[in-house]
Amino acid sequence: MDTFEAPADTGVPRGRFGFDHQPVTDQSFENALAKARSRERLDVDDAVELLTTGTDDDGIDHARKELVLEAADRRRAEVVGDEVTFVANLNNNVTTACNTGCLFCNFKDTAANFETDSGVEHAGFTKTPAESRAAVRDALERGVYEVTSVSGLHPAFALDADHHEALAAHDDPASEVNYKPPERYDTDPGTYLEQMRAMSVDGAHLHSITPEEAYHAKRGTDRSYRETYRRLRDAGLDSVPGTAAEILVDEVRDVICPGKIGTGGWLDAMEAAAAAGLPTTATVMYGHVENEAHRARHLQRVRDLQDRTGAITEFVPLTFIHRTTPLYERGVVDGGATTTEDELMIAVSRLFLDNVDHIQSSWVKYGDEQGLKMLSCGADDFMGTILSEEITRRAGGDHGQFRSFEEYARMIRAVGRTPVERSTDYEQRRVLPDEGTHGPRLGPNADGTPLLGPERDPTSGAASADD
Ligand SMILES: C[S@@+](CC[C@H](N)C(=O)[O-])C[C@H]1O[C@@H](n2cnc3c(N)ncnc32)[C@H](O)[C@@H]1O
Ligand SMILES: Nc1c(NC[C@H](O)[C@H](O)[C@H](O)CO)[nH]c(=O)[nH]c1=O
Ligand SMILES: N[C@@H](Cc1ccc(O)cc1)C(=O)O
Ligand code: SF4
Repeated sequence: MDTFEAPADTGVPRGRFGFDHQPVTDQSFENALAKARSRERLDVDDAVELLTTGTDDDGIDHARKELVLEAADRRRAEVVGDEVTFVANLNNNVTTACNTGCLFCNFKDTAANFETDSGVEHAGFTKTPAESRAAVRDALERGVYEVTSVSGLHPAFALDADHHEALAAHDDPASEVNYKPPERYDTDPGTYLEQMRAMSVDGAHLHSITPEEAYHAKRGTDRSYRETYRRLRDAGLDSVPGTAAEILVDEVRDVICPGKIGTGGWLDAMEAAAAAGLPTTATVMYGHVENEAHRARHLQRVRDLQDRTGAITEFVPLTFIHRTTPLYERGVVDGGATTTEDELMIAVSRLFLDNVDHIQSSWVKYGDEQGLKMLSCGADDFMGTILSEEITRRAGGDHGQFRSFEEYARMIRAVGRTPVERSTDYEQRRVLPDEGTHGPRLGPNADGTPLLGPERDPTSGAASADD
């Protein structure tokens, strides 16, 4: 095991895991680039050539990298023009209790700590449906359009009362179906349906229930993903976050998230969400143990899924934030992706996903400066205001948890583009005027008043960012 070193400019820990899929192709960089420029559909080998700036040499060729970024920027301009979109949203995550044990995640807290008799001090939280509703109401008052809610798989979380009954009927519910009754815990998260009803209050657009959460909401039953999403939709769910995708190649999932649903399960859940009439997003979480062959295959699975469903509104590359995660602390990886890899991931996503209109640049992950740079590497969406962030912050990220409309307008204009407030599905769009103050206008109660940050007024009684 002496092939640990990553080539210059990449964070890929080559050779360490003995993966079957390796970045080796019969294609040349020049051919792949020519195909990309002429809008021919790319295949996995083409994507590998572009992501590696050529497999004929180790490391990154910077002149070639610029050509890939240029091609992606041109494609972005052709497909969506110069507008840069963002959404007025709130992250309201219900609980951090989770026993799934993904090695890249520091959002979760061991669920046993939440039990009434655990005696363990911890920084995790669970919100009741009433608390979720209060947080959403407050955000709606401030003009928010969308509520994004992604949560740990709390053992006491079930779809509804019947699901609780079915789970409790197992001989050993904790080990067989990851279930313990709500009475065991300090705080009862209520059921998934109750949380949906609570958070879709007063016209909020509810973006929630990742494929992994959908699995949890049907575990131990023979209910299909489709029926599960239909029930959730009827309770208020409006669209589905395509996280939990990580890398859609099982040999990678076996290393970083062996407790999670597999690639097939993720795809089934997303198809089911689409069949239930719900728009979805899709993501990739990269820059850990995987190599460029895995990144390319992931893109292919997302493009195939979109050919089947047409439901994916945006693709979100999420760079792995490593600092306080088990993968890094246990020495499995030495760090995350390099900036060069980040830029190539955005660019090749734009070039490969010819059937997904929008590529999101996450300022939470990349920061403002690099996030803005991504808007000239193929990205056209700049995420949302979010107001509260736990996943990246807990993994050691330090890019904050709020962007005001004022900041959005200033930053986007500074790079010569047009700032546009959007709805989650991109159907409603509003160009921000050149002059005056800026605030949201698409939310059910939005009247253009500027959206203030989590620290706006400590006496207002609103949920604080750290609860
Ligand atoms: C924290 S989970 C919450 C929802 C649910 N438990 C699930 O796994 O789908 C949401 C997503 O956050 C992303 N994430 C978690 N930890 C991360 C990290 N350290 N760096 C980047 N993304 C991360 C992963 O893509 C994960 O699927
Ligand atoms: N990229 C990240 C997001 N993206 C979600 C968006 O803000 C929004 O919900 C989506 O565009 C659907 O409209 N959210 C995070 O919390 N962290 C990210 O890194
Ligand atoms: N919440 C996820 C990101 C995310 C959420 C919803 C989306 O639609 C897309 C991405 C994270 O912080 O990593
Ligand atoms: S990524 Fe999701 S499922 Fe995995 S440990 Fe974190 S919260 Fe749990």
